[in-house]
Amino acid sequence: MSVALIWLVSPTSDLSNRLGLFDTTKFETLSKSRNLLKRNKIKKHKCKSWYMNVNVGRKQDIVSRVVANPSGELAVTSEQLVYEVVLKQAALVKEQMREKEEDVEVKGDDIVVPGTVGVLLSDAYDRCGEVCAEYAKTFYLGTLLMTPERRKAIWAIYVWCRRTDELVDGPNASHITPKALDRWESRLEDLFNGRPFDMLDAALSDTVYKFPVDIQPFKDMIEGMRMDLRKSRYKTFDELYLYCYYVAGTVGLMSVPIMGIAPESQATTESVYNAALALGIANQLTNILRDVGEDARRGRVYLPQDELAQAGLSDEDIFAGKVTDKWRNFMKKQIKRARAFFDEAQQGVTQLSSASRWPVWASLLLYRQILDEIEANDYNNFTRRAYVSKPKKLISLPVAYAKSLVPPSRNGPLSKAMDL
Ligand SMILES: CC(C)=CCC/C(C)=C/CC/C(C)=C/CC/C(C)=C/[C@@H]1[C@@H](COP(=O)(O)OP(=O)(O)O)[C@]1(C)CC/C=C(\C)CC/C=C(\C)CCC=C(C)C
Ligand SMILES: [Mn+2]
Repeated sequence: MSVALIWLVSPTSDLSNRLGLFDTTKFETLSKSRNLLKRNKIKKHKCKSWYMNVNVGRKQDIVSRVVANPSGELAVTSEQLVYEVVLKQAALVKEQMREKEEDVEVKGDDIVVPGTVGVLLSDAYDRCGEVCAEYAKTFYLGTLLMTPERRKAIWAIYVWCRRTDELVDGPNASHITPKALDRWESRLEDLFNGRPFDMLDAALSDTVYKFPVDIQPFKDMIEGMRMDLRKSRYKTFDELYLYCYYVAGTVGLMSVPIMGIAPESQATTESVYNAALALGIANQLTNILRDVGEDARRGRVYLPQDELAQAGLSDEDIFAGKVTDKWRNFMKKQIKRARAFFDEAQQGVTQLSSASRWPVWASLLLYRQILDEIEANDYNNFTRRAYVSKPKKLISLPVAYAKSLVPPSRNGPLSKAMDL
């Protein structure tokens, strides 16, 4: 019986079970062994191959960030590597939009999901909406403002991301091996090829058929989960940046094709994708800064080791959990960096289609305020969890709404004219 059907009749309220993840150990037994040591793409990418793809606007900026690795070879930084993905995604979206315009076959939601007995696609989307409503209430409310097609697509993506994260963070996490993630990845490929495994996959399969969504960011998110399994320290911000891209920047890249860019926007597609990437990075950095104590109790330190050392701090200080002046100063710098990513993201939100702007502004403002709360807690993120109170959340919603009414400006910072 498919996971979907077990999931449908399951009386349990446990998130992993409800997300259909309780059988992931079977992926491990089913999957063939694969070479798992194909990582650290940075070393494989030489300056030249990357450099040739870069647009003129950012060339100067990026060249200054080319670094030499210990063997003296010029290697690109994570930021440059990820920017390649951004450029590819932006190019793909333009191409796929054109293809879809020529060959649009609109499918209804009343079709039966292949491999199931009578499960309709509309049921699959409804289920995604329910999961979303239960685990991300405010965000769910925001999606109700979007057009029905877009809202359902975002729910389907949300559910896939939640399930992916749950593999390594959920109650069955101790059973998850790189092989299980390989199985999850081949299941992803299947759904992109129109062969979904269960009803939640079926919703995403339909979404990626209807919208110009590429598989790469989804694969990269799984790569982030692999990274989480094998790594608990990050030597530099460059290493941390790559992790943040994998687990969160990818969400931005997955979402833009659904959210849509405003027809009146003068911004380049790349710049909008870049802003979406920045929002994911900002959110993840904020997540990390909020959860320092919690992560340390799991033996994990998602902070650049070199920056800790420069501040006169070490892992031991984090495990001891004492708020000292050294810690406060270190935190101030980390918060400043996260805010810079939020600033970069803000420029892009206005370029999105009008109905998509409100939920994005709302999530940006809410997440950004977590940084203010860390400050308000006098940087004690060891034993106090920074959270945004209900009244503050409520105030943010009309603020976000007001911001969402601002149309893309003709001569904004992301304007096409800047690329000439
Ligand atoms: C131009 C422009 C600015 C466009 C907007 C693009 C956009 C919608 C970006 C969204 C960015 C976003 C919400 C990123 C999520 C970042 C995040 C918090 C990732 C978490 C990863 C794992 O971290 P960790 O395990 O440390 O965290 P927990 O303790 O488990 O919380 C994630 C949990 C990965 C899984 C991500 C999700 C479940 C969120 C998926 C969200 C969407 C698909 C919807 C995004 C849409 C809106 C409107 C926000
Ligand atoms: Mn998680």
